[in-house]
Amino acid sequence: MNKILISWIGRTDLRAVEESATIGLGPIAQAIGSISFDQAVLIFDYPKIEIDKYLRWLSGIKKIPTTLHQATLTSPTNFGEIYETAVKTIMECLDACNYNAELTFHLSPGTPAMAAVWILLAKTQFSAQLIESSKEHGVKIANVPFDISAEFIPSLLTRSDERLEQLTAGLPPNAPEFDNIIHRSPNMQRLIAKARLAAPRSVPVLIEGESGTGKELLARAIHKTSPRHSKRFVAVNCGAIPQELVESEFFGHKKGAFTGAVSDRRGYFETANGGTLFLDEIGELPLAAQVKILRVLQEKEVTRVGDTKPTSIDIRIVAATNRSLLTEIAEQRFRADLFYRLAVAVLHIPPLRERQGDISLLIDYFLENDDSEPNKKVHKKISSTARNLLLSHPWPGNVRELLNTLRRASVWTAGDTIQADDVREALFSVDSVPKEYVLNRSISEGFNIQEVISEVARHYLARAMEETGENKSKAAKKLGLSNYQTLTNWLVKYGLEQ
Ligand SMILES: Nc1ncnc2c1ncn2[C@@H]1O[C@H](COP(=O)(O)OP(=O)(O)OP(=O)(O)O)[C@@H](O)[C@H]1O
Repeated sequence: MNKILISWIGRTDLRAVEESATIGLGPIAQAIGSISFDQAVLIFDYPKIEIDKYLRWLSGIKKIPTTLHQATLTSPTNFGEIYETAVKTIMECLDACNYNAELTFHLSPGTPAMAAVWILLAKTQFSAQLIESSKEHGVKIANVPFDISAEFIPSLLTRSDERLEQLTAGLPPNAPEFDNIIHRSPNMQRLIAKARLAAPRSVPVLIEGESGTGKELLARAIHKTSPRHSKRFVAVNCGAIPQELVESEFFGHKKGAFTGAVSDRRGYFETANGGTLFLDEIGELPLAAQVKILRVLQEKEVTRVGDTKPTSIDIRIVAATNRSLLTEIAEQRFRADLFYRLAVAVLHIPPLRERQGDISLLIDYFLENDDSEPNKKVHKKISSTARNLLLSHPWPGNVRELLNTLRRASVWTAGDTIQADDVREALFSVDSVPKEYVLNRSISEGFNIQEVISEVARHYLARAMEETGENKSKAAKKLGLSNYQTLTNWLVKYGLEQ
């Protein structure tokens, strides 16, 4: 675990370079001198030349790996800007060490507004220790004996967003079709505004985003807002179609076209005619199928396998991908001509960890609306520590993982309030197996290497199924297995499937 000190550089720190004999070392030097940190992350809003001088001086006091973050504040008391800078710095720092960090925020350097923001963050979004220091009393752990609900934070951020205002200028104020995409973060607001602009025009849309970010939900909202809303929305998971069936699934077939073609059958293109065809995981389509699909899109007609007569089709394509198609093109796994045909309106859904304020809103929404057990309409509440634990999780499986974690946590909660321990248990059940635990077992009596391997296999199989919403093709890919059939064999072998 990396012990990281995060601090603003304050006036007293900078003065210490020349005046340490009278004012002491300043709060940062005092802290790194008396507590052993692996790294210091320092934020500054002073001229770089002064900061460089300070760092040279600081390294003479104690050498410690240091990362600098420059802030541009319109005023040192602007809460919104201080908050955004602090969150961005913390997130970058957590990302860099893969969330394996024990954070300490220093309250003393900087303005009271900066200290207030550290307290808010340590009591809500991030689990961090707070310290303060002074020449007279040395370095102390700051004891702040209360919890704050993270609900209060986003109000600090209510700033106008020019880009959003431009985007929404011509749009009607309400968009009921988009109402079930729960969000309030500025980046999601901009995304939804762009989606609302693209929706009524029949242009192809490419939605990019990690697994579980809500790509299908967005695609459905776009369809419902489009002039095609009364026609069908057909969702196809391109990764789940066995290669040999791609043609007949997309284009349909005539009775007798191949063994097993016992009757005429329409393909996805014909089924979606007049409406929207949602091609999920488009990056998974084999190259041969890409050529054929491109041809259908160009010629606007489709011929069933075994038939000679083409049928005209009029569909809107909304495609989705969780990989970068440009990388796929560079590696010759995806055709550039198909990409340019699909990527007319490109919408990038940010991962949940980058959506400021959305997690809390989603928690409330899911607790209020989860209908996975319609007969048990007991809506649980959640304690503020449990909520904060959820807020500080990185959510690699995004909204889907948050939803499943809440479901698990509420199953194990006996009372009507989900507590921090329930959340820990729900998170832990799919969290990574601690490396030390697996590798450091005693190999004396009772040790069984097969058992240990099974344990690791079961853990990762369950986790991949969880993070992909039980989509076997995707889970196989995540685990480096060749296809869904191989994954099924593993699931059976390790007792996760009958
Ligand atoms: N902003 C949101 N508000 C409410 N529910 C959401 C939101 N985003 C996602 N969900 C829910 O999370 C789950 C996953 O969403 P969805 O299937 O749309 O994600 P996806 O990006 O298409 O996933 P995949 O890449 O695995 O196909 C669904 O149950 C969806 O309803």
